[in-house]
Amino acid sequence: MTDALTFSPDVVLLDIEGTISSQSYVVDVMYPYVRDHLPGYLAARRGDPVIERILADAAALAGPGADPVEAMLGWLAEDKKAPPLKKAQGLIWEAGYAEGAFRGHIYEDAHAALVRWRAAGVPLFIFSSGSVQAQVQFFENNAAGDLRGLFSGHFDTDIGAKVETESYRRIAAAIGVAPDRLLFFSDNPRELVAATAAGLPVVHVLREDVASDPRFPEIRSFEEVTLRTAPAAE
Ligand SMILES: CSCCC(=O)C(=O)COP(=O)(O)O
Ligand SMILES: [Mg+2]
Repeated sequence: MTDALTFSPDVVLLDIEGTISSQSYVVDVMYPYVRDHLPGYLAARRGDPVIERILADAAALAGPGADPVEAMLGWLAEDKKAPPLKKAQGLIWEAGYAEGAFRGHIYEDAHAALVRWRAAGVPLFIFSSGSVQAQVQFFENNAAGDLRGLFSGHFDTDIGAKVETESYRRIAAAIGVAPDRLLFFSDNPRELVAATAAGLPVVHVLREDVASDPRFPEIRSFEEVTLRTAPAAE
C-alpha cells in the first residue's frame, strides 16, 4: 500500500468502470450479453420512438451507408463509448438483470469507502459513459445489494464527453459546487486531464492492468484515501 492521500472535498464524483467496478467484469460478462441480444432486441422494437432515436443516432455516427446495428456491434467489440450504443446497452441489460444473467459489480474497498463517506455527509455523484438508466440499474442490481441510496445523482455523456473539460464545468455547475471542491476519481488519464483543466482535484485509480501516470496522485484501493469532512454543526 502506498502513502495515504488526504482530501477535504465538498462533493465526490466517481467513474464506474475501472474505478469502483471491474472493467473486465463489465467487458467479459456484461458486454457479451449485449452482443448476443442487441440485433433481436432492436428488431423487435422497431417503431418505438426510443429505439428509433437510438438507431438514427447510431446511423448518424456510423456515417453514410453504414448499417447502424452492425456499427453498434463493432463499437461494442472495441469498447467505443458511443452514446447510442450505451443507451441501447442499458435497456438490454434490464432483461439480463431480470433473468439473473449477471449483477453489477463493485470492489469491496470502493463500496466500504462510499458507505463511509456517505455516512460522513459527503454527497457522491457518478459520471460514467454508461447511460444514467444503466448506471441506476447497475447499482440497484448489484452483488453488494441495492446501492442506489449511496448516490445523490448521476451524469452520463448527455452532459458532454468524459474527455472534454467543459463537461466537468457543467457537472460542477449542475451540482452547485465550485470545481475545486469536487474530487474526481477515474482510471482514465484522458478524463483526469480534462477534469484537471476544469479545476477539479483528481485521483487516478489503478485497477487490473492500468499503468501508473506521474501526472496524477494515484491509488490501488480506496483504503488509501482519507476524506476530511467538516465537523457536524452543534
Ligand atoms: C453501469 S454503466 C455501464 C458500464 C459501461 O458500459 C461503461 O462504458 C462505463 O464506462 P466508464 O468508465 O465511463 O464508467
Ligand atoms: Mg472508467
